[in-house]
Amino acid sequence: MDYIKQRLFEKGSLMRAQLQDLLKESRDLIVDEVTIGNVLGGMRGVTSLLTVTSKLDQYEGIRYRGFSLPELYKVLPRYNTEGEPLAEGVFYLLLTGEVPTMEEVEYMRKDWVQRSEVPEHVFRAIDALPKTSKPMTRFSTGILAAATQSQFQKQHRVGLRKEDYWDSTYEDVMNMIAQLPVIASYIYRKEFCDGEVIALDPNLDWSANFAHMMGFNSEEEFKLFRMYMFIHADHEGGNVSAHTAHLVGSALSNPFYSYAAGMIGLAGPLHGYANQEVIRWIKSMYKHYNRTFEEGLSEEEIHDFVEKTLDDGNVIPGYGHAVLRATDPRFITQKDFADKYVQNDPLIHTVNILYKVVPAVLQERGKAKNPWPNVDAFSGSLLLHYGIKDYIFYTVMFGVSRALGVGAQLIWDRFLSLPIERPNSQTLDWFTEYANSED
Ligand SMILES: CC(=O)SCCNC(=O)CCNC(=O)[C@H](O)C(C)(C)COP(=O)(O)OP(=O)(O)OC[C@H]1O[C@@H](n2cnc3c(N)ncnc32)[C@H](O)[C@@H]1OP(=O)(O)O
Ligand SMILES: O=C([O-])CC(=O)C(=O)O
Repeated sequence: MDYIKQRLFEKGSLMRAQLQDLLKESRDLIVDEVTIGNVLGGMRGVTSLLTVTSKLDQYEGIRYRGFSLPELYKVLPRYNTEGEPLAEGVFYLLLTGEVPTMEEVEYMRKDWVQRSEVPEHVFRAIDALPKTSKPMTRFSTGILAAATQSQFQKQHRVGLRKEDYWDSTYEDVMNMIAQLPVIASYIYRKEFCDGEVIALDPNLDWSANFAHMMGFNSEEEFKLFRMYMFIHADHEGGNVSAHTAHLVGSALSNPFYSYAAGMIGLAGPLHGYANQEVIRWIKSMYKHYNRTFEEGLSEEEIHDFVEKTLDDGNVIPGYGHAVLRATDPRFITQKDFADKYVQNDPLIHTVNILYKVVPAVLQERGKAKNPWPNVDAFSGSLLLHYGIKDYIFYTVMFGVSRALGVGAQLIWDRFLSLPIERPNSQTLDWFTEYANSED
């Protein structure tokens, strides 16, 4: 058994026992109430999932295994004090709950390099799609096509024992994560560049390799990709992409299927697609005023366009959140990055003005429970600054990162033998009759 699997096995055995004890001692303990408002309101706020990798606090934001983003900057391995946390370390932490050493990060890095060869038919499946296919269609198709290599699926069919499911799930998740930057950059190079594929560099870390294969090779671009992959990796279990992957995985669908399903959820405009929507919307604002980014817009003009967007019945992309009730720390991390590395970018300037204007307008309207920006409000402007102009690709980049959290959780789902997820549903008449009977 390899080193990381050994660590996982030791931890996992303890957690299995913890879960068994909990079920034995406290199975019937009530953890939450469910109201009609909860059921008809997307189950928001109802504690009903087990996620080991991370926890979201509504004011402080995400914590990976208990560590906030600023704390992670202090503890996770980086190449130097000015550097960004490495994705290999982020995954190691999410998976094992332990902060890795640089040696452990290097072990993971080399392992992923070795696992990075993508079966040729994956590229053919992507190529077979019509020109009109969107990047997220290509990406999820690529992931599904990659499922032919699933070891979990093969072993399950020959009668694997339940307590051993995690092992082949681990192999699948590791292979999938290793191959995702290759698949995603293939889509990027084919669709938005000259079509020349750039080979993986076995000396680079996972995030920098993604940048490299997309065609970005400066140290600063590597830093951008490391930061981006670090902050988008996980957001506890209830968000649409993570929850979908967990749900599909609960039917014992293989990790490629489960994660691909999660990606289809990420592609929705209320979730990860909002990172594209932000740029599309800002561009539409400049078009509305017939102005270029360089010419800029005044705070008042931006304010008026925000009001107009709301009057037209649309949401302000990048603002609001189902759980957060404060500025997303992932927004702050990106703003800090821009403050440090980017001077005088007119689009980033616009994003900063929006941060001044939008929360007050949303507060005044009184509808959105959270008027503050989320991660998507900033990301596109940074990517655009560094030359990734085709914003319809941004959700794919988000998706590559999200594999770290979703993948780690899928391994835990199998380790803990979490059962098929299958809540009850009722008809509208049932709810009405139930409500009337309570009057
Ligand atoms: C990585 C991520 O997924 S982060 C989220 C990315 N998505 C976006 O940025 C899209 C814009 N934001 C939104 O649509 C929402 O804030 C969501 C989807 C993120 C959260 O939705 P909810 O939990 O339903 O928010 P909330 O309970 O505050 O909604 C109450 C009302 O305020 C509205 N509202 C919420 N956010 C916004 C916003 N940014 N602009 C305008 N109205 C908003 C809702 O549409 C809802 O209106 P309704 O009663 O007419 O349906
Ligand atoms: O938590 C959520 O619902 C959405 C979100 O920010 C994420 O998944 O990163």
